[in-house]
Amino acid sequence: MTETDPDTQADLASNKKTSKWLEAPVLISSLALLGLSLIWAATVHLTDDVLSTASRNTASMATDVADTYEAQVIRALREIDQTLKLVRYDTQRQTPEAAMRELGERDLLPPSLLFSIAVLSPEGNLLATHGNFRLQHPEEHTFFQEALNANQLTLSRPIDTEAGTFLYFARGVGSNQNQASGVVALAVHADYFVSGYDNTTLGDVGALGLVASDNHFRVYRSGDAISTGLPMGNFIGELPKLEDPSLAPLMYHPWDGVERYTVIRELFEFPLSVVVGLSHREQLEPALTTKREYFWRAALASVGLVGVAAILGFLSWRLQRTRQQAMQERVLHAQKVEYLAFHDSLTDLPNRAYFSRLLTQSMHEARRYERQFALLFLDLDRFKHINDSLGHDAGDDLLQEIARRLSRSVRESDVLARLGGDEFVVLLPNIPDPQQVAPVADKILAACGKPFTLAGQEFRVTVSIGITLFPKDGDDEQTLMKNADMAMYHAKELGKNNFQYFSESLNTDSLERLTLESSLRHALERNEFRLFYQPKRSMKSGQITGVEALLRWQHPELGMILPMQFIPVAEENGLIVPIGRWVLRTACQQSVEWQKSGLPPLNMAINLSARQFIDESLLDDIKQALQDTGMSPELLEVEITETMVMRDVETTVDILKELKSMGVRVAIDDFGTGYSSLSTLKQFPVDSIKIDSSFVQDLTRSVEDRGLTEAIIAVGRNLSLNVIAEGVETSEQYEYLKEQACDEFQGFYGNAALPADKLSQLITSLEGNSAEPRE
Ligand SMILES: Nc1nc2c(ncn2[C@@H]2O[C@@H]3COP(=O)(O)O[C@H]4[C@@H](O)[C@H](n5cnc6c(=O)[nH]c(N)nc65)O[C@@H]4COP(=O)(O)O[C@H]3[C@H]2O)c(=O)[nH]1
Repeated sequence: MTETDPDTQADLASNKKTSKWLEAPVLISSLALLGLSLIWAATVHLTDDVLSTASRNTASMATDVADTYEAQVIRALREIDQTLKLVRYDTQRQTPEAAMRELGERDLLPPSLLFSIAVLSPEGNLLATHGNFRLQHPEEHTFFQEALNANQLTLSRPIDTEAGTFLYFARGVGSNQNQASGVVALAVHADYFVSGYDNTTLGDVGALGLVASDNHFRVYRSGDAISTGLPMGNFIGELPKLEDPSLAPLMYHPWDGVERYTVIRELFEFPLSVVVGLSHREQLEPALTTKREYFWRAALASVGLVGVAAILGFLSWRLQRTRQQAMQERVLHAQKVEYLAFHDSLTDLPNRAYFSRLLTQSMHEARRYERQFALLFLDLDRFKHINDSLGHDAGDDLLQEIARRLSRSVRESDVLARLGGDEFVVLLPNIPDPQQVAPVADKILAACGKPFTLAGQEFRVTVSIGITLFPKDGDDEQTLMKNADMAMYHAKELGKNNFQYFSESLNTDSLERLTLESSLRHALERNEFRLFYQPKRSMKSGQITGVEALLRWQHPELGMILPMQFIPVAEENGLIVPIGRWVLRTACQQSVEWQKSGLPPLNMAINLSARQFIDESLLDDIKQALQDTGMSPELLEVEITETMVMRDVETTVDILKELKSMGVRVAIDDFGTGYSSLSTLKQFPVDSIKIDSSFVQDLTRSVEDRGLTEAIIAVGRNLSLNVIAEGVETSEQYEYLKEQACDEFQGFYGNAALPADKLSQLITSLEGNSAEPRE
């Protein structure tokens, strides 16, 4: 039975689904991924935006700077050219010296600190100067020659002098015959053209320069570094044409390895171009810093998000696991509860409730497929004795072993269950022929009959089996079980350790039993009980030493009923206590009467049942009976079975001591059938032990029984007890026991139980005659 309740299963199923798709670990991871994507998408978008804005602004700024620079350069160049033209003009009218002086005096020349002006002869000799104009370099001469022949403003390459690097501007001075009669030249420090470099705008690696048509810088400045004559290569040709002319393209400057937003403007009036460049790295530094900042923030936010997600994920995983564990525990608990509800905890077999279900199910199937099945009702023989004498633990071990043996004796498809106590059932499905059950029952009997070892002792247990067939012996659970039980009882009555099929006649017997039970209740009032007395004889002399009172029920309709037929019923319903009281009193009265009639005093033994022995009024009853009848306590002997004394050793010892203190004798009946050890036996203040008749019966045939009988006699001798053999029927048994020095015997070989009058006759007849038992 491993079914679980539907609610729990549904819970589990839905939990599985939810956990798969919606439970937090997956959900949280997904959300975290989404969050990360959003953070990084936003960051990339923002930084791209910042960078492109910065880039656009820088490009635009480069254009603005270029506009300004271009205007400055053009203004400067125009002024220079204007000055040269003015000097040329005056020189053509008067001597160069006079012209220069006059222009100087009229303050028409530029400041001599920045610009120096000279008029040179066609041979290159200085004719007049303004400022500190000196000829120091051979290249100057070449340049003036070029300028002499050119009819336009001519610009020199940068010329290094002691005073620095200069740029020369020159125009030829025409003569009247249109022949150049000299050159007007202006020298300006190359730095002058890049002095407008503004660090706040251009930064430390911005670029500002003038480039001539030979693709060489006349002057170039980046930060504080100024250079002249730097080659530019084919840079201008590589400049891309942008859609938006107000934006400068980003170009790599090969001359100094810097990437700049670059603007190059060709000056229309002069053979020069201005170059302006704003460093990409430098100008975009704030934007790049912002970008880095954004990335850091995004990274921090990501770490935070991942951290939070990890914590939440972990917590939810824990929660989920706890929930799953709780759920599993619930299921396991439910399964366990269900298992326990339907299984016997000792043997793990299906219990009565589960068997009932299985039986109902088997009945349905058998009806549907028109099949027949068999039900075997098993009960251990003498299990109660084992439980009482060896204790409950040993009893439990025995039941477990029986369950194992039964499991091995039946098929997987058969049903085996324990109904409780020592009752088991086996259901054999689909039995077309009732005779097929017999081999199975035999197998079970053989399996259970093998010796067991319990509490260090080896012994055998037998089983009685009742068999019913469905639908022949009953087509409902109750009838089937009742009939199987009845068949089992029948097997017990027939000597145990066998199996019996149910038959209708058993039903009739059981009805009789019912009648018996109800009439037993009135037997005492109606005075239907009788006592018979069986003599005990001395082994040596054959003389009658005492008698055992044995109960008989004189039923008005059923006739004489033996105690074994009604005492178990009286034990069950408690009537044994008042009946036992009657036996005690009657036996005592009889003993006193016999003595009064002149018979010698005889020991009078009475049997006490288990229920009677533990009854609180026992001692008072005995005292009262002795007192009321006047019987001498020494003549009274109570017989209790070995199993009874072993049940609760302490209480038994107390009761026996009380009896002894009253002077009453005690005998242990059926000795050898229980499991009392010598040491336990020593504790009991008893006078006699009675060897059980079952050992005596087989004395001449069974070596085992002989051994046991001899052992019991030895125990008795050891403890100085009177040993009486019960059920002696033959002279062989008698002779053997006599040989073993058994003290007394009882049995048909001596006398059967007799009514009181017959017994007094017997004793009277024996007086003076031979006391030998009859042959
Ligand atoms: N086969 C055979 N049987 C022999 C022989 N000699 C004696 N018997 C029978 O063996 C039984 C001996 O009594 P028990 O062991 O105390 O066993 C007694 C005793 O345990 C119980 N019983 C008898 N009377 C009373 C009683 O008054 N009170 C109680 N509580 N139990 C009683 O009923 C049992 C049976 O009593 P009974 O039927 O009278 O059976 C008696 C007796 O008739 C023999 O040679 N062969």
